[in-house]
Amino acid sequence: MKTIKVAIAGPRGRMGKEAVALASNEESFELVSALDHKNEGKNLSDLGFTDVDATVFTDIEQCLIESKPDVLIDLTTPEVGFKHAKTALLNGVRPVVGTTGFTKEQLDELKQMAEEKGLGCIIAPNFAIGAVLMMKFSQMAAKYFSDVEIIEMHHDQKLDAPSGTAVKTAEMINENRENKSQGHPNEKETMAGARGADLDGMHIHSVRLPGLIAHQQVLFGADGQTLTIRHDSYNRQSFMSGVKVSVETVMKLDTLVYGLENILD
Ligand SMILES: NC(=O)c1ccc[n+]([C@@H]2O[C@H](COP(=O)([O-])OP(=O)(O)OC[C@H]3O[C@@H](n4cnc5c(N)ncnc54)[C@H](O)[C@@H]3O)[C@@H](O)[C@H]2O)c1
Ligand SMILES: O=C(O)C1=N[C@H](C(=O)O)CCC1
Repeated sequence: MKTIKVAIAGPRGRMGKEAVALASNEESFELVSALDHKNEGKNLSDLGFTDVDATVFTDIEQCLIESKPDVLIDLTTPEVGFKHAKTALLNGVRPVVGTTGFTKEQLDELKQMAEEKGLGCIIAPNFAIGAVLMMKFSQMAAKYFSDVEIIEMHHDQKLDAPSGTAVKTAEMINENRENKSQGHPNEKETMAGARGADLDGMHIHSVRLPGLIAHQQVLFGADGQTLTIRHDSYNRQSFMSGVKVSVETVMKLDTLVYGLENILD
């Protein structure tokens, strides 16, 4: 079986470290390089990664041209991740993006580029299988419950709010939910933000606390009943099976896929 050559952007980050472990331990992957904003020319083995051999680049084009990966896994920040995904596609490399916080316009631009280039690209707001099921179950429930509030809870080092998962959940719910503005028509916030963000009448609340990793609760309400669908990631290992399947699947795609629910059976 041919190995898939992988480069990782953001290797020293919370997710990047797990992805380095995955790519270097998985027999069908070969970790060929890492993309960092410092440590040019070093090896990941110099940076505390035991038994890992991959050159660190700070320039994405040089990284892609010299190390020739098939796939670039991006786990950085919204602005950097977008630039990396674009540059990867321009250089014939398939992006697997876990970085969240992309706008709809950015997703559209990447989709168009992937199609023009005939290259796969996967953008997954959440790689955890349980989170994907939470989103799908919420989408199913929305057919019967049109009143819903999303509460997402993450660690306090997270840059973007609402989370990519919450936005994706709301978009999926919207496909089945009867369009309505929730709450009392005369409802007024006496403190700005009290009702959270509003996506087509649905409300999204973002909690940030040390001690949390990634958690989301989708609350549906109807006369005399509520339904709560909840997922919790207690460590970042929980995302890695989704990263693995994304790297394998992106090699077979010739377009952009947004959300793991579109590639899981
Ligand atoms: N899709 C998922 O399942 C999932 C899961 C967890 C986190 N995330 C997302 O992944 C991203 C990273 O999360 P994290 O918790 O690992 O963050 P983190 O802050 O721990 O790591 C980000 C890393 O990116 C690096 N970086 C910044 N600029 C860079 C550049 N120009 N080139 C290369 N590297 C650069 C930083 O040095 C840092 O090490 C976030 O957008 C987060 O929302 C997604
Ligand atoms: O730790 C984060 O940051 C996470 N972000 C994702 C999101 O924005 O949905 C999901 C998992 C963890």
